[in-house]
Amino acid sequence: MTQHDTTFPEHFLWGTATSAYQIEGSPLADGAGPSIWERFVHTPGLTIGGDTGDVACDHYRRWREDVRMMADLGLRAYRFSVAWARVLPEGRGTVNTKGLDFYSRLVDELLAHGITPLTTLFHWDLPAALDDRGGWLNPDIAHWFADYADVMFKALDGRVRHWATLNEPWVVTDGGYLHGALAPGHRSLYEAPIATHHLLRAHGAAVQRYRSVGKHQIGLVVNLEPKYAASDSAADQAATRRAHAYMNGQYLDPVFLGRYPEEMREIFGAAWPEWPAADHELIKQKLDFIGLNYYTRSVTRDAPEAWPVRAGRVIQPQATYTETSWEVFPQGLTDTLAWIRERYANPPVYITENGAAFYDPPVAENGRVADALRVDYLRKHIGAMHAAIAAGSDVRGYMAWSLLDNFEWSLGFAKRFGLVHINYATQQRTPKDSARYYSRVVASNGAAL
Ligand SMILES: CO[C@H](O)c1c[n+]2c([nH]1)[C@H](O)[C@@H](O)[C@H](O)[C@H]2CO
Repeated sequence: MTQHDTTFPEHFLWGTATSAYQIEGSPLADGAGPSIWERFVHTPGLTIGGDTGDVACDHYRRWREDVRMMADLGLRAYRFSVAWARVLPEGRGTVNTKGLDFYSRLVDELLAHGITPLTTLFHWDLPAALDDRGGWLNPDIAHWFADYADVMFKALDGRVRHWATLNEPWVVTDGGYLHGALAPGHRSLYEAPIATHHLLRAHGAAVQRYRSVGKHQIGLVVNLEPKYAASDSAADQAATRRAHAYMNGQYLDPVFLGRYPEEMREIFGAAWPEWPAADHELIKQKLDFIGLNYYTRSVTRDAPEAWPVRAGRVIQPQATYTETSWEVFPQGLTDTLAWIRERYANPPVYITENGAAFYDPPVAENGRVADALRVDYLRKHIGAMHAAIAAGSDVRGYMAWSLLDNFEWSLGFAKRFGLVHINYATQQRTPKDSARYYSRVVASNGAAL
């Protein structure tokens, strides 16, 4: 590949990503059990506008239409997650065949349209029945998760050839157990490290189970955010080191290196447990790929008030920011891919999420949604990914976040990330300019960047 040639390796996998609770709706249909998000959204005051995923994008009923739309856009892959409580309403025990059948039919429809499925087993919607038993704080969850994964592997492996165990354990722990902004809404310095460790043990147990029953690929999806020190001061440098360990090394180091970053004890103090060696052996299962979710970077300063990492983000006045207040910084994707390449011996990587929420203009009379900022965001980040590949990173695919505008967790429907606009009153789907642009990129394997 020459510097100006932006074509990607042959068989590069171009697609989009979603997650179950954010798009499906019908959370309790056909015997499904409630998840912690079902409980969270129906607790007054926990989501903006009281928004819920009760309907969302109604994908549980419109899935055929959505697959056809992906095919019409020329998309080659689709990353989706399985709602654990649809398949196992109690989180363990009896399988709900109607729930399992939904995903089996979805996979068959994708394959019939030449679209490769990438399946995430857990994208934050833990069965409420398991949370009642302690959820990610109960060590038993490692085998609960492995048993659930086993059901999915036996049902779909072969049709699904790219599995991810967890989506972003950092967000689950930081949002759900440390700061409390996300389900299950805990706020505890002592619970957070325990949740992290049990998430990673569950990941390891599922990968171990896959090696005994699966024949294809399995990985872990992490959100990585490169940290750049705001100054050369010792305080800012130390804060940047802590922030990097907390968000980036805390999950990949145990999986690839068999240990947590030393900064974790500095951050959590007495709340940071020592774990048995056997746990680290379980966590350190060989992976076939890393799923990287990249959105932004952080210029980082010392911030004693920012408990417990004591690191703060410095606003960049000249930069463009998204509707979720994330700086648009494509170079951070190149840098993050280089960090993975160098620290973990260049493992295969799929970009499993990359995208932005911008204020989109309404659907025009001619049916267009002129989301120029999102087109520019995609162009620059796909270019940044190409630069990393040219430098030697083994990137195998790119899933734009997201196929559809959808339920943005505690922010509800206020933030739109989709390449396709959703009119939530009518459920009409309208491909935005970014969808048309991305179709051209996919059709040309990146040449039309
Ligand atoms: C902290 O940003 C994370 O990398 C991140 C961003 N996002 C995510 N993780 C989640 O995987 C999605 O469910 C979100 O909808 C999406 C957009 O917010």
